[in-house]
Amino acid sequence: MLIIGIAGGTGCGKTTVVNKLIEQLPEGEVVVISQDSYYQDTSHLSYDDRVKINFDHPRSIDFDLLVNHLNQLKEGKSIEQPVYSFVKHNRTGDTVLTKPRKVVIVEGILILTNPEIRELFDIKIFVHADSDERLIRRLKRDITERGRDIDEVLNRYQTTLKPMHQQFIEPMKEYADIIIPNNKYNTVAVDIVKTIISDRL
Ligand SMILES: Nc1ncnc2c1ncn2[C@@H]1O[C@H](COP(=O)(O)OP(=O)(O)O)[C@@H](O)[C@H]1O
Ligand SMILES: Nc1ccn([C@@H]2O[C@H](COP(=O)(O)O)[C@@H](O)[C@H]2O)c(=O)n1
Repeated sequence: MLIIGIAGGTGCGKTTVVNKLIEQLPEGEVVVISQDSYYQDTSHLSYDDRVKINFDHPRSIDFDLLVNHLNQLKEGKSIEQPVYSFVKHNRTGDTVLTKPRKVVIVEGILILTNPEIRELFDIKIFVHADSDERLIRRLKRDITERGRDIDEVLNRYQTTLKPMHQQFIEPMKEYADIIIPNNKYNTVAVDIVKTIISDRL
């Protein structure tokens, strides 16, 4: 099994890169684990309190569960990946049965901040896009797909997202084996990563 970590700031294009890779790899050989599925269960909090959570800090992630699930997949066991709602700011209570595959791609803004998870990765990738590009993409996406308005996105950007990016996410480039520049769609980089994966399978 090949475990690949894909990190990078919000809106840098991690999901887009992952989808391009999946398109090019043999069907049924890749499984994706999204860090977003592992936001802490906050069912004990009211909606008003959940809105105030700093979702860009490593403590917002249930890394124990993520490590446990990655180890289970490595052992050839299936897992129940939680489903997360960006509208409710909480897990939905549903899970998706996720079977082990030859290639496991783990993507998320904070996945390289956890030393135990870094150790599990065979290849560590950091997708880079400039902060203005990321903010524009985030605004468009969160308004169309995640039920937010312009004030919510900009307020979150200034209060938590930008400072957390500078403190926890950008420094993780140091651990990356490959950095993909993604201000523009980077098909060459995706082809290179696909070739590396195919060579190792
Ligand atoms: N290179 C790019 N150029 C323009 N838009 C992009 C690019 N990569 C991704 N996007 C768009 O930006 C938004 C965020 O991309 P996404 O892949 O969801 O980022 P992430 O998973 O890193 O948050 C999406 O709407 C996506 O279509
Ligand atoms: N309830 C939540 C949980 C997380 N976020 C934001 O999502 C971003 C990470 O997801 P990407 O797909 O953009 O990598 C992160 O920056 C959190 O601020 C949220 O808005 N609401």
